[in-house]
Amino acid sequence: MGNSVISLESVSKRYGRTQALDHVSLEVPEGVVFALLGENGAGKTTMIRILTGFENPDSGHARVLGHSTTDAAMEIRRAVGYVSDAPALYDWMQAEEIGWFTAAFYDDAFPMRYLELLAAFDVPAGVKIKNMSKGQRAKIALALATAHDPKLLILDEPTSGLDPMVRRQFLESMVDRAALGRTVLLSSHQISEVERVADWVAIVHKGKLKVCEPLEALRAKTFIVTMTLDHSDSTVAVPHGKVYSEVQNGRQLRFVVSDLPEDWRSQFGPESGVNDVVAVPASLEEIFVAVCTDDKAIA
Ligand SMILES: Nc1ncnc2c1ncn2[C@@H]1O[C@H](COP(=O)(O)OP(=O)(O)OP(=O)(O)O)[C@@H](O)[C@H]1O
Repeated sequence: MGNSVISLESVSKRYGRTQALDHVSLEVPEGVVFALLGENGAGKTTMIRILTGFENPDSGHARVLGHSTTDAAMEIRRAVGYVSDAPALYDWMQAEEIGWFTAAFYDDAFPMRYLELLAAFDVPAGVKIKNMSKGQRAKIALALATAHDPKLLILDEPTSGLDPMVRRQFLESMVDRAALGRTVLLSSHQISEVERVADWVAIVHKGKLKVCEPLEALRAKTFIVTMTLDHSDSTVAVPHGKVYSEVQNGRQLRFVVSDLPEDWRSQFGPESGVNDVVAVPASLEEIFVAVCTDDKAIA
């Protein structure tokens, strides 16, 4: 892809017996909110740690803003904004002081933009961080990560533990950044939230990249296909296309499937042992659950 902000080429990482990432290749285009979804332990944080140069891949190549993550970790960390899932802040400092402290690493405009962000987030500049709420601390971490106006902002679980108003503010600020041509990569379990703000969605499952698509395209081509068999022991062909999950409940069969060919219904004609074939669009949550279900299920 021409102007990818992030590019992973067959990246693998193993911790002991755990294959945290398994030959993951993906490209993140410029100016989008890109959501990385996966269950606990799927490999999201590992990917983010590789992107930010805190870990090296065992094999494969990762590039961020054109830099190799193994050769230019410092350049990358200076250029991107990053908020980890547990941001460490100097507790004894006031919000304003930590801004001055961090400003030393960035351009002259940093302190002013930082204070503007604190004001926009309604965080008091003169209160010690140890006396702040979890939401206020999260806002400080976000303000510190964005005051140098990075081309790429990386957020690991940015809204976990925050109340709905603060979550909304966070997500809106991400959409605003993308509208200005900046790129935001966020990892999350909050599917409904992601569905509201993401332009692109990647789903990792057990270290493997299962889905990586613009959200609209994914939604437009993924369906829940339900069919009733003439007899519960009838053998039925699985719909052509990419089948993410298949569940049988007596005579009822339910598939989550994408890339159905145009004439897919012809597969289930009068002689097929099937009647009542219904296809409805799948929500992102249904796609996520289907992708993360390993085996065919019988309910
Ligand atoms: N430093 C480490 N040492 C050993 N195992 C690790 C290490 N870091 C991650 N792992 C393992 O690698 C796998 C992927 O972990 P990772 O933290 O990337 O998942 P995640 O998708 O971010 O999960 P969560 O949503 O729970 O934060 C897990 O099985 C985890 O136990």
